[in-house]
Amino acid sequence: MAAAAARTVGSGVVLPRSVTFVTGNAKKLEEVRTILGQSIPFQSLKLDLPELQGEPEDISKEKARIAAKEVNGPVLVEDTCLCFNALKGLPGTQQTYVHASISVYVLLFEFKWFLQKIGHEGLNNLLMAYEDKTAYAMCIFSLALGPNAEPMTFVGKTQGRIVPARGPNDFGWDPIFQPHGYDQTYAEMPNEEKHKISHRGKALELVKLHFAEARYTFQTDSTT
Ligand SMILES: O=P(O)(O)OP(=O)(O)OP(=O)(O)OC[C@H]1O[C@@H](n2cnc3c(O)ncnc32)[C@H](O)[C@@H]1O
Ligand SMILES: [Mg+2]
Repeated sequence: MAAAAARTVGSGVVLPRSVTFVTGNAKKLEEVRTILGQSIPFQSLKLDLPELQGEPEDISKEKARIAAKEVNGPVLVEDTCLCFNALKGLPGTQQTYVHASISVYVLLFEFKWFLQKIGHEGLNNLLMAYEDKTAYAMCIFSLALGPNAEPMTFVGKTQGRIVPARGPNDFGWDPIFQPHGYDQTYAEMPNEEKHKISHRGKALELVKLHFAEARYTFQTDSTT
């Protein structure tokens, strides 16, 4: 396979081909397609990348490095987590917060299996002993321009709370997450409404901004 490094020509960066969005999750892909529209040329690849553990941004960057090597070209990857504030412990130092968050990420990076096992009701029950039902949804995109490039990250967060499930059950924890300021859960909202305020919508706004500023051009443009 040809070398797939980004190079600079004049004031712009030329990428060997359009960006590949790597995910094993069809619903994520659907949302990313809708939100990005025609703004960024990309193709998708279904690849089950390892579920890594550690600090969220590091996990995401490592995932991008692995994907860029697999694809041998520019890639975009995404990780999402739902974080329960009550599980961070009582008000404490930043350090307590960070440590507690990590344990929540560990829990939620196993989320696919966790959700399957205990379901929405189980997730609600986890918070039964706590008065604080608040949570935030966080999405981190990492963009690696090639196999040897340092990935860049783009983070979107939406604050809300965990509620008994309401609405269609077709995407993860959408039925139990109710964003602050809304009467509806993510699942009950029309898609456009969710995208306007969602963790993914916010993170993708930053990705779009980056692409608009960087003005990448593509050697071959095989958008699907
Ligand atoms: O291949 P990747 O992109 O990693 O896809 P994944 O399904 O492994 O996705 P994550 O690890 O990022 O997500 C953890 C879980 O959260 C769920 N999830 C992700 N985004 C969501 C959203 O916007 N609303 C509801 N659930 C979501 C998703 O279905 C998983 O069960
Ligand atoms: Mg995953």
